[in-house]
Amino acid sequence: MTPSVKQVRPTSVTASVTASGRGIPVTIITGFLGSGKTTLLNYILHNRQDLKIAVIVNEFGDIDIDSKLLVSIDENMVQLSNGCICCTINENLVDTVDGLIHRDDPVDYILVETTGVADPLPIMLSFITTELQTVTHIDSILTVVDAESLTPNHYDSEAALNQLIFADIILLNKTDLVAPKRINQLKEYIHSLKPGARVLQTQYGQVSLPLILDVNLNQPNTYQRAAPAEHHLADDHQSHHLEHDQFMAVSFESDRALNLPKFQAFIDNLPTNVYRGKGILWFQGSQLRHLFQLSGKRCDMKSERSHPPRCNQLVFIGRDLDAQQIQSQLRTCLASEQVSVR
Ligand SMILES: Nc1nc2c(ncn2[C@@H]2O[C@H](COP(=O)(O)OP(=O)(O)OP(=O)(O)O)[C@@H](O)[C@H]2O)c(=O)[nH]1
Repeated sequence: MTPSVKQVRPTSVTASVTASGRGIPVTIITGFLGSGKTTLLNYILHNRQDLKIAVIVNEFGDIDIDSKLLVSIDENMVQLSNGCICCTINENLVDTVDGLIHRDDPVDYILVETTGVADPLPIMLSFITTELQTVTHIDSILTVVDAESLTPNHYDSEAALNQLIFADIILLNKTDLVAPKRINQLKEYIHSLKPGARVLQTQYGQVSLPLILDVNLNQPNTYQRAAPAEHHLADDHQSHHLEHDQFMAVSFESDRALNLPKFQAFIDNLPTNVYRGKGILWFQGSQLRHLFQLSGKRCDMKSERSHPPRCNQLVFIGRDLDAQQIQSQLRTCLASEQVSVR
């Protein structure tokens, strides 16, 4: 995973944020794999106005795809070391936030996008049990839910369940894919799990920003009381929860173009324990770069003009994946002739 930081500006929250005197507000955006976190971030970035926002993006997998899929990546991007934000880079998270606060051109607001398999508790504790507690405050934990794929057992993932239990705001996203009756059932279920959470229905993360930013919905005392014991727990939890949930990421990179029919056949035959795929692809005979998204059973590919150097970068996330098999199958999808990179 590669977190990165980006500075941008949204709106009518500006005056209250700068006048609050509570430290810089932080919204922690969680949600299971493919639920729509990056889409929501892009929506926020597109609709930014006067507020200077830093976005810390965290990626599960060796290749940083998410930050490339975010709008207007610029010189304000800062890369952090690899590792799930809730597991191995907590110290880096603290250093990064500290750096953001003390830079010459400080930011007004911080958004942290966690990986789809992150438990939000250790991340919260990083803010409320370290030196960050005096210079930041958690405005809310915002969890994005895929209305189509939420399962009653939360994908057999403790982290996915915690994403809902610790949420102050829940975006019931992808409502375009489900019937109204199902939406009502999901809302009832979510309220039973997390009474009092603000539940908002969205499509492609489109939501009025004042409903989700600078809302001051988080109650840090609840976690602070639990902090000493929980932090202990969290330390143990941090190092093991990925193994417990058995999630793993398989990465693939090549500077050779892919053969589209072969790649399509590969995708059609992916094992069911692959939950998520994303990548930036280059196909033989195409001048475009293709943004590949696989979320559950849904696959999507958007095309756009290519920026040289052309290459393929792919990440698949799932449980008990056979990395060598996936990588070797992908190698067989490469076009047989080396195509020169401009
Ligand atoms: N139909 C539909 N698709 C959506 C919606 N929101 C997001 N998507 C699609 O769902 C896929 C995953 O969206 P992302 O925003 O990348 O999800 P994510 O939560 O960042 O995923 P991770 O990288 O696994 O953490 C993409 O293909 C999006 O275009 C929605 O409301 N409706």
